Amino acid sequence: MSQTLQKPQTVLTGEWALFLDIDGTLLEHAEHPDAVSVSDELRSLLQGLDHKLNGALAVITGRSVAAVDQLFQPLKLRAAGLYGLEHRLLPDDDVEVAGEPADIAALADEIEAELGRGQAYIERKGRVLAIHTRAAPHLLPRATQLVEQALATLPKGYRVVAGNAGVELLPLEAAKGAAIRRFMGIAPFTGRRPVFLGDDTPDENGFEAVNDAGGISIRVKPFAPTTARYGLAGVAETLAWLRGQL
Ligand SMILES: O=P(O)(O)OC[C@H]1O[C@H](O[C@H]2O[C@H](CO)[C@@H](O)[C@H](O)[C@H]2O)[C@H](O)[C@@H](O)[C@@H]1O
Repeated sequence: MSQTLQKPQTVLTGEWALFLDIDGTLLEHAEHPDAVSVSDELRSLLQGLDHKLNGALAVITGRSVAAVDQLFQPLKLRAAGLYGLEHRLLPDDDVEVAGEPADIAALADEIEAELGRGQAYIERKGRVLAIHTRAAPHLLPRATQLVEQALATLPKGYRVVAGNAGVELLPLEAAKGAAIRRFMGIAPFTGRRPVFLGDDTPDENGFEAVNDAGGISIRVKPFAPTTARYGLAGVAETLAWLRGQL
């Protein structure tokens, strides 16, 4: 189902804080998580926005902060990784990690064996497990079934979230909305209005947080029901919109 959402008209000034999802929002999806790359143009766009907003810019992503750094190097950004299990509140700070890492490596191995190595890609992210079925879409129902079954055996609270061409298993406390609220509680974000751009189911929680805070929620590719109030057609339109904010 598609939704017709207006393109946001806002021009970001010092009263705004900008939160950005990465995959599907700033970067087009690729066959494999490691197959994406960041252009110099995107790096300098983010640097320019960060400068304009006096540092009130953070990426809020399902990737780990280490993976974000590797992608954007040498640029370092304020970031929440693993859906908010990790925070780096200043670009050069250490990464704060929430909770003790639970070992779900054994589960990852079992799922990989069941789905067939080389077909689905099992991304091991510490407490978060992503099963990517972009290269083998027929495996998505079985992958989803396997992670849902695992919920019964995992020691702590976990939930299953639909990914983009895949499925992820993550702790209950991992939520983009909470990550955005964390940033909004500190300088230079405090007192500003949040804007969040995302493209996926896990971003919906971020949209709700931003709506509650009187901000602007923008769904990229709004082809599914969404709580976002505005829409942008795809990555190209998103980058053009961001360039227009400089
Ligand atoms: O919150 P995001 O920044 O959107 O990150 C969500 C997940 O993105 C990555 O997976 C997705 O992008 C890959 C590259 O385009 C694609 O191959 C995969 O099918 C997508 O699901 C990343 O690998 C995950 O860890 C993130 O959780």
